[in-house]
Amino acid sequence: MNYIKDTSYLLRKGEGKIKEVTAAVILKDNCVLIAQRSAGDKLAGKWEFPGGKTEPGETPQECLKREIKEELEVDIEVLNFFAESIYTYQSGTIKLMAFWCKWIAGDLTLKVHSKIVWVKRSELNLYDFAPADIPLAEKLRQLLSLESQSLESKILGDSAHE
Ligand SMILES: Nc1nc2c([nH]c(=O)n2[C@H]2C[C@H](O)[C@@H](COP(=O)(O)OP(=O)(O)OP(=O)(O)O)O2)c(=O)[nH]1
Repeated sequence: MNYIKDTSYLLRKGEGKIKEVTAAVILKDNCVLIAQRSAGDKLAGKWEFPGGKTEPGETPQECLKREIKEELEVDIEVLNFFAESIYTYQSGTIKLMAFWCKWIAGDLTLKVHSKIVWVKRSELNLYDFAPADIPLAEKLRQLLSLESQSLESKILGDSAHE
């Protein structure tokens, strides 16, 4: 049997392509914003960092601004890259790219998620994160525990407390 021929149709259909997904790490008072995926969605009930898939021609930063506006009706500034996680679900592989983000304007409004919460570092391990998010949540938990100075001030600058 020709195995190369057998698998090539996956690539032709685009199913072998890694999907790029962005995620926002938004801090407030040393808590991070996380969101729960709604019933009926893929990964329903799992917690994630809000964001979504990049569209053709879009940078991850542009994607994140658009997704956060669509999902939560807030404007954000996308700051530095935080971390990435590559995970293969049954539906395909995603590259989840997380960025530090700063909330600029707007009131949080749930458009696609069932719940959002601001979580303290010590509580991050109590949430059932989507598998791709687990290393990101763990990295964040460790980072927040190492910081003696407010991480928020470091990431966002002094404007965080203006
Ligand atoms: N936005 C976001 N998506 C995540 C995270 N972790 C994680 O595994 N994902 C997955 C869930 C989805 O399969 C995909 C993001 O897709 P999406 O939010 O733009 O839209 P969707 O549910 O319609 O995606 P899909 O069914 O087409 O795969 O990445 C995360 O922290 N944030």
